[in-house]
Amino acid sequence: MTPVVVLAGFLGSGKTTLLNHLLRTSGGTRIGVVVNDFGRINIDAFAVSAQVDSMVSLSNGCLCCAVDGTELDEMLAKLAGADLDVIVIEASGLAEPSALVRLVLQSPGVSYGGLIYVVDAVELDAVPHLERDLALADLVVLNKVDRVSTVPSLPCAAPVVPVSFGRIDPALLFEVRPPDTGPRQLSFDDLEDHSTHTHASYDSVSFECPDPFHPKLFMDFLAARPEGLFRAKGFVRFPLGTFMLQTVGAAVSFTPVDDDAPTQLVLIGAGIEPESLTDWLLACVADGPVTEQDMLWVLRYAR
Ligand SMILES: Nc1nc2c(ncn2[C@@H]2O[C@H](COP(=O)(O)OP(=O)(O)OP(=O)(O)O)[C@@H](O)[C@H]2O)c(=O)[nH]1
Repeated sequence: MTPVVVLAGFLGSGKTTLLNHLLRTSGGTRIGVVVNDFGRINIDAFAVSAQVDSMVSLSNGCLCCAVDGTELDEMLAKLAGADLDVIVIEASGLAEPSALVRLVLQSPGVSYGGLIYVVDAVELDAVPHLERDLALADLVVLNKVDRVSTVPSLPCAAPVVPVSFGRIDPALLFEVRPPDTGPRQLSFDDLEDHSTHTHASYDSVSFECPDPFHPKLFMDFLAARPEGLFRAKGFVRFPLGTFMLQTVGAAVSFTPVDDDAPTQLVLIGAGIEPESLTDWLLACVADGPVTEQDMLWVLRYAR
């Protein structure tokens, strides 16, 4: 039976970055991927799809909300029939790891391969139920240590690997849990959802617009974005180029992309007002000429 590894972690902790690292560095290992995006636009699936031959993505919200997991079963069955060495499910940043693990344990035709839990070393305090999720993990990846001067210690029994940009040794995926130990010792009671669902209070806004933004107007939006808006990702089109945008907490980065894609953004946060954010974004459309000087507003965050 094909082992299924669940890759979880809070919004923006670095799951997609880690998954892409694994796909790039695991040599001949045949990896199947299921990406669960939160929000209507498949930004994560887009970021991963260039690296794999075939993948399945779910963009209808959070995988753990699937009532009986039928959809996941079908997807796993499809991948399990494809002669793969391992299947990795990248959970949305708001998925409940316990619910996902339960779905995998109940899925016929595959075996549970463990929970890799990614934590952002800078944003530890933002993670709801951190200790509870850490308790389920087989391997904890403490990511973004390049952004802290002291590596924080985590309250958990599982091994913790401090890394930058998700650069773990892919061999860990297979050695995380020897066949007769680890998560199989979990009881279903451990996996019961003892609290309210993490993302009950989170909203997501999916925004698409063909007209280019004015860099200054959009940077003003980012500077004044509501505190609850923890995560934004996607593509932003300016008259002088399109960029992939990533914001996690206070961190902002833009990466130039080759194609001239329209603006496509997913914004996720607590206590945000989808309608007013959408209006605000629409007001960022450039209504006059944009100069190279204007682009400097964006380029200072480019990498
Ligand atoms: N400085 C730094 N940035 C990182 C590191 N790992 C990831 N990032 C950046 O953090 C942002 C979010 O990374 P993702 O891999 O998209 O995070 P994610 O967990 O998949 O995000 P969601 O799916 O939205 O929950 C991106 O801008 C990454 O480039 C790291 O180790 N150091």
